[in-house]
Amino acid sequence: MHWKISKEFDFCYGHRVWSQTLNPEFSLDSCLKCRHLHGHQGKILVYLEADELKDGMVTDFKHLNWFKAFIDDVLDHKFILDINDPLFQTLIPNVQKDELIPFEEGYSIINLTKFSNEAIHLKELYEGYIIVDFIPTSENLSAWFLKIVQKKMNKLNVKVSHIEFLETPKSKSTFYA
Ligand SMILES: Nc1nc2c(c(=O)[nH]1)N=C([C@H](O)[C@H](O)COP(=O)(O)OP(=O)(O)OP(=O)(O)O)CN2
Repeated sequence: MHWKISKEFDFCYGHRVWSQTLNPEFSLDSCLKCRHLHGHQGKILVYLEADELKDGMVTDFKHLNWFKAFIDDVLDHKFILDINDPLFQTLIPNVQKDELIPFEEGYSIINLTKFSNEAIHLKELYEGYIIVDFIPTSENLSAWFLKIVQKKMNKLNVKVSHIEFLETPKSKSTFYA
């Protein structure tokens, strides 16, 4: 027997896909609009699976509350920026890449202490960035989320089967474990 449960999360974020290229025969235009700074209301679906139940459950839906907190605290209303984006230094002047504060989930934030005497607006601008080491496409984001969720759910012996990530209501990527 096999069960699968899923839970949905959503968050607002900004990004730019600096690598976008298009074949106009298929895209019908050559406008690389995903290279613009733009935002989405992203939706994540986490799928957990098991061949047997514990207390009648794959695991309690509430065992994903930590992921909701992660999304709300770390990603919601942030701009996800690739550390290799050619505009990195333009978008974040006065910040050296080796000064970033790294986190075990695979992202970094800007160390704001050196801006403590600057105007509050500058601090607010810089605290709005989440820096990652990948181009923030839908595909890369779904793979990143699976890695984060699987690492944590290993502690409960719960397997993540796949992650779906909807960048828009019509555009979705799926990453399988
Ligand atoms: N395979 C991928 N293709 C594209 C990605 C991506 O992450 N993976 N990302 C983008 C852009 O970020 C864009 O914002 C979303 O693109 P799209 O689905 O084309 O969104 P639209 O709302 O413009 O779609 P419509 O069909 O015009 O409604 C682009 N491609």
